[in-house]
Amino acid sequence: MLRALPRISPSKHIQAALKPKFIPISVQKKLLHTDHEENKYVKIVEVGPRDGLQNEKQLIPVQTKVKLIELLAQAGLPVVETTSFVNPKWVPQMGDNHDVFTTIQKKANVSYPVLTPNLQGLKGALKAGAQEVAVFVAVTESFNRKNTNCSTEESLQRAGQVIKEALDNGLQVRGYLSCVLGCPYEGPVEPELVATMAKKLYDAGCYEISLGDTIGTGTPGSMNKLLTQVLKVVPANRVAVHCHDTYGQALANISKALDHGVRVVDSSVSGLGGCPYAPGAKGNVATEDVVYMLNGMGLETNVDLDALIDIGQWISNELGRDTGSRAGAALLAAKRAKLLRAKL
Ligand SMILES: CC(C)(COP(=O)([O-])OP(=O)([O-])OC[C@H]1O[C@@H](n2cnc3c(N)ncnc32)[C@H](O)[C@@H]1OP(=O)([O-])[O-])[C@@H](O)C(=O)NCCC(=O)NCCSC(=O)C[C@@](C)(O)CC(=O)[O-]
Repeated sequence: MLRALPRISPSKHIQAALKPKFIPISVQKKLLHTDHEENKYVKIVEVGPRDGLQNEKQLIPVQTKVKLIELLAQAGLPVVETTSFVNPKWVPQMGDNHDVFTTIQKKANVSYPVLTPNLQGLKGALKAGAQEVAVFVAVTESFNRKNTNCSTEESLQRAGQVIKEALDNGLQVRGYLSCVLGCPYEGPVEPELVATMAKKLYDAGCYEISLGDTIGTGTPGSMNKLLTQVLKVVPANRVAVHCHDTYGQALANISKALDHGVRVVDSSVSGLGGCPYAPGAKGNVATEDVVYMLNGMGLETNVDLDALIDIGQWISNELGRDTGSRAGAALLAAKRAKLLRAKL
């Protein structure tokens, strides 16, 4: 069973650090895991190297993944989800988890969480030296069976074991809930059910609950209903949104979440990704598009958009595809046109 664990209350120093317009990089790490609802800072959790690449058919070399993670951290992303310690028979692309995690040159003020579905995964993560892990549970029975070969009850139990063991080892634990706005096998889900499960993960000791619109069927209307319920039981500054862009609703849904005070957004450079167990699901919302939108709203991310666009272009070339970022494509075209004009 999941059990309640003590929570760390934010210090005055951290709250004061939330006020200035520019947030020094040295306090960002603390901000990540404390309060940030009252300020203009939005934490972006870059999930491209894990969620983005896990669905790729062609095996991507370790060095390419390592370069991607390092470039993203250099561009100012405060959290780069690196890999997952899952069964490689289920997700072959993540079979190089240990090599990827141990090869990256880690920046001191960046978090590099990894996914751990069970104690075996946690053991692998600890061996590699991970300091933060993420557990993942779906709201529906069918998705849990497809994704992790167990019932919802068993999935929560496994998550509880991982959370306890990880916390005992001094790790931070993030909790994902999948299918919060719809399941590929069971259709619509009740916001009240999501809220109940979110609270269970939160009470068990996850410092942040990421609400996954796994198949991207959500709209600002359903996101509004969902957050109205979830935020009754989990504080807004402990909630993240994880929006896939299958129906083109991701930015609108994120904007709605911001209205509710949510200040953590998951995204994937170049819109990479999908879920192996959610047929037809598109990638996460592109990080470039999120940063472009947040900049326009006067919110801050400390992410270098120019650098991000170059990274998106580079990884898209590596994978032999066009970028999935609308802002990335437009800004790159504008940059090229400017260069051309300068040459004439
Ligand atoms: C959960 C399991 C492992 C259960 O898989 P299982 O087959 O039920 O596990 P088992 O305990 O019965 O063991 C069977 C075999 O798996 C091995 N095994 C067991 N555990 C591990 C492990 N951790 N790492 C490596 N190997 C493992 C174990 O050693 C054994 O090997 P064998 O003796 O047959 O050679 C499996 O179902 C699995 O790996 N699933 C992967 C699911 C996945 O990665 N899905 C994508 C990520 S979730 C997601 O994308 C959603 C999210 C987070 O992005 C948010 C959103 O968008 O909604």
